[in-house]
Amino acid sequence: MALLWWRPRKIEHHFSKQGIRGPPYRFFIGNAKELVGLMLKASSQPMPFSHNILPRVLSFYHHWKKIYGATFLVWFGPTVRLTVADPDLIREIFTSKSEFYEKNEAHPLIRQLEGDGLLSLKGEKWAHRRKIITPTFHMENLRMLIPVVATSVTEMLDKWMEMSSDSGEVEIEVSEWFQTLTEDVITKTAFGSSYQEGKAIFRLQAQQMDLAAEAFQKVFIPGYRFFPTRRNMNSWKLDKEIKKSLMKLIQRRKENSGEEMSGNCPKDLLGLMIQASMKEMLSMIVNESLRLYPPAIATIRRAKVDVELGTYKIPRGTELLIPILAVHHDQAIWGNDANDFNPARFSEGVARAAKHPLAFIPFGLGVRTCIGQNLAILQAKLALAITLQRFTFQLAPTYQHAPTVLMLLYPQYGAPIVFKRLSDRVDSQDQGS
Ligand code: HEM
Repeated sequence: MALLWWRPRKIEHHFSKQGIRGPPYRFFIGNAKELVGLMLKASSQPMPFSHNILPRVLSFYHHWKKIYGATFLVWFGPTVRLTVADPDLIREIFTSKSEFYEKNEAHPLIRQLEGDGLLSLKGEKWAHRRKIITPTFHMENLRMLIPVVATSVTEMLDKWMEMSSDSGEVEIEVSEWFQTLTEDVITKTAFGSSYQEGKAIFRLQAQQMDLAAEAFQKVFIPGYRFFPTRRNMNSWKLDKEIKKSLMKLIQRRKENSGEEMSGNCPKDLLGLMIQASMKEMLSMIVNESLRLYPPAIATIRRAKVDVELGTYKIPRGTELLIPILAVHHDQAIWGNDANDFNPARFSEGVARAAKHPLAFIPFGLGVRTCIGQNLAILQAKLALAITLQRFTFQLAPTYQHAPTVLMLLYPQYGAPIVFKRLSDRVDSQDQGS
């Protein structure tokens, strides 16, 4: 009772003395009813075609910010979260005072998907694992991966060329293809020559993802994942299979540790990447896309001790919600054109794109910043560059603009795009020149 009633009251009082308010706590459910209502309303229909996606994707933040200001308290059940969208405060949380904060326990479904992975580890276990994995993603190693990634992209585009061979154009639901491409690239990065087995593991994980997504839609009951329901039993079986296959692969990698990853991409594609101006432009386009549509729309940290954040006094155990998407769309930081797609804003580099040097944080910040960042950017740039060599493209008439979030940002009704072959290139290729 004390936990569910008096403690929330005390916390509300503690913050209101500091000028921080929020929607009032309700016994046990906190603000869950309003949160779900706002989310359901926002996702009930597609939105007009605009990059102003905050009201749809983070509807609760957009709604309560108007009433209580950008820094407010919101209750996820009896758990309180303080929203923090000020880049100076974000810098404190992730860099200058990061030792006072820890990663939030992942949602049980995410833990199940990820296993004992880097994302949800803490303390020494995390530091040890991160140290082992980091070299894989160093720029020198990634440079060696360019032909590997380019081959995956080229194989995908070859299939699109085939699909468009009759009429010269084809409509493609790109989100599924790019999901497969990413799996392909990560499998090659992580598993090298044991590629086929790596693919099989991804298939098993995809099934897990489906089960998790299904469960996510339902009300989350603590302890539910331990019940021997049909879905849980399926999920446990899959989990066992994934672990067994991974162990086999890791063992094999240990045995063949000298083995090189192979890639046989045409050399002229590398030339494309080397053209400095093209590279600059691609970086700007990828950055602007990640600004407007950051796949991780928010992240959470928990105060390990009583801590000062700017002038605020934060009691131990308080969770801080950093709405990455809201920071990226903030007009006070990015100017009046914050909701426009304008890659040129990155022309003088990331640090100068906005009024604050840390306003662009699609990969997080500080020690727990994304380990796959360089690989992700490399893949996006290569995919774009090679696609532009072969096709022009535009949204399909059937596209419905409905960005939404289930763990990550994704298009609710898919992303159908019409690709038109560049006839010059097709002709010259057909003639073998
Ligand atoms: C566009 C693509 C990607 C985006 C936007 C992204 C975003 C992020 C963000 C925001 C974090 C920090 C989360 C936090 O601080 O709470 C993170 C962490 C992480 N990401 Fe990514 N990521 C991407 C691609 C990848 C890829 C391709 C990999 C693996 C190959 C990867 C592996 C990881 C790992 C392991 C962590 C945890 C690092 C740690 O806690 O030490 N990510 N990512």
